[in-house]
Amino acid sequence: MRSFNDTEDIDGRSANAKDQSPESIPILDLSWADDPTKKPELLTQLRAALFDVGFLYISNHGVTPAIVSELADRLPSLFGLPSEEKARLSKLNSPHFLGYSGFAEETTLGKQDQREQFDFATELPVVWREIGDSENAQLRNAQSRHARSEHAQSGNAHSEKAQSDHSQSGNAELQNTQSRNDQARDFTQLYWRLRGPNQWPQKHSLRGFRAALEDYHDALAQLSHRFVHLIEEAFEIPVGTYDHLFGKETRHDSPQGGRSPIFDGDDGGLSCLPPQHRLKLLRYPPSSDSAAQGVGAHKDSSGWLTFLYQHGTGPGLETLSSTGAWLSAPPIPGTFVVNFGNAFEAATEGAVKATVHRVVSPGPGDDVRYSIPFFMGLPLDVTVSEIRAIIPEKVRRMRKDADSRAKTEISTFLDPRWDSLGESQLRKWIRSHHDVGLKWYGQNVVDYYTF
Ligand SMILES: O=C(O)CCC(=O)C(=O)O
Ligand SMILES: [Fe+2]
Repeated sequence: MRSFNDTEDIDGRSANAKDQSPESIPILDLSWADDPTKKPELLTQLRAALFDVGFLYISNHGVTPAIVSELADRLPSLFGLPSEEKARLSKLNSPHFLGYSGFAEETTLGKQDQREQFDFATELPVVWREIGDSENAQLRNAQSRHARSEHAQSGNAHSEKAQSDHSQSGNAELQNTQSRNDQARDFTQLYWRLRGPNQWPQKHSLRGFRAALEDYHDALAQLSHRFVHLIEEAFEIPVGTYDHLFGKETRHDSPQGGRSPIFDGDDGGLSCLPPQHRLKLLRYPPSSDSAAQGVGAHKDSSGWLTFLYQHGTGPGLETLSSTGAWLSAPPIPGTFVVNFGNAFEAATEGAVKATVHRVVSPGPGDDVRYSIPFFMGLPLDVTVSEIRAIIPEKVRRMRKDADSRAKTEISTFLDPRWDSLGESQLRKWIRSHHDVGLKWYGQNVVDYYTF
């Protein structure tokens, strides 16, 4: 199975200098949030991390070392599964793009990424409702016609125009979001098919894996909600402003032995179905080429925020500074790296950067690198414009065009065709994994999203 990296490639950039920038990646101590004498300083540091660097570490984040090690210590056994078991777990089996992708099956910037991976997500039941082949065909054709005509009309000037329109219509959009709850949800949109259950390894050697992954998922979901509250404080808006985007999850024991979130119907007046968070479990083997591409330069396009756990001690992760130099972001025990996704950048009109990053493979004789990015999900039936409407204007005005990163990075999220988060996510997954797209969504849909 060959596919493209499911992140957005950045081209035209050849900064090879390392650590030449005076910028460094800050480490924020989240325990300061609970100390009234230190909290103002924490929020100052967070604002600098958000608006100047776009990349940070967090320590004392409340996720216990046991939760992390229960999952991380199982990674060698997971990747050591026999090839028949990996094939059984292949993403090709999943219309939700969940499961295993083999070594070097993704490419970024036209080059193969030297890594293999498992994708997992919040365990969710299928909600997509098939409306019959002919109806689906009509729906897809209609979507396709709509997007193509919008594209033709908008031309190259789309971003500026769309952004100013979105800002003006903010209040109306917010009201739309809030009244969404009153309407019956239409689950016939194809992007709803992204929600669905994981493929779980069955081997005896991985006993306890599912519980470890679900505990890790739940702890990171909780951390991400807490972190969004800090961002709200840094933005000087009421804590809880974005809660309706993240819903309320209640986990119940399921007869299969796992747990699944049940949305209990009473979502407390919140307007969005709780989103699906995604996790990747990644393995980068040592390469004989000391500068091999573990994963090429990209911005994250899954979700709102990324929380990355780096296992072991070897360096490899690098982030692009505002001066165009690559800064090393090595593992620091007890921390997560936090960065911001494309949707966050688009919603803040570039004030908060979806900072470009990459991984250089371990060199000869180095240890295997394992890492676990957690991508905090967003509701599929929300638009970037709706989120932009609840980002304060003073934040959006902080965009720094002098930042050398501002010029080169064209985010698909600034393209009004992909304003719908569901559509932009489906597009991303289909472009990353053509074969999965073809198998489950058909040629028309693949053509539509890859033109
Ligand atoms: O493995 C890492 O350290 C980073 C991975 C990453 O950036 C990604 O998968 O989006
Ligand atoms: Fe990434």
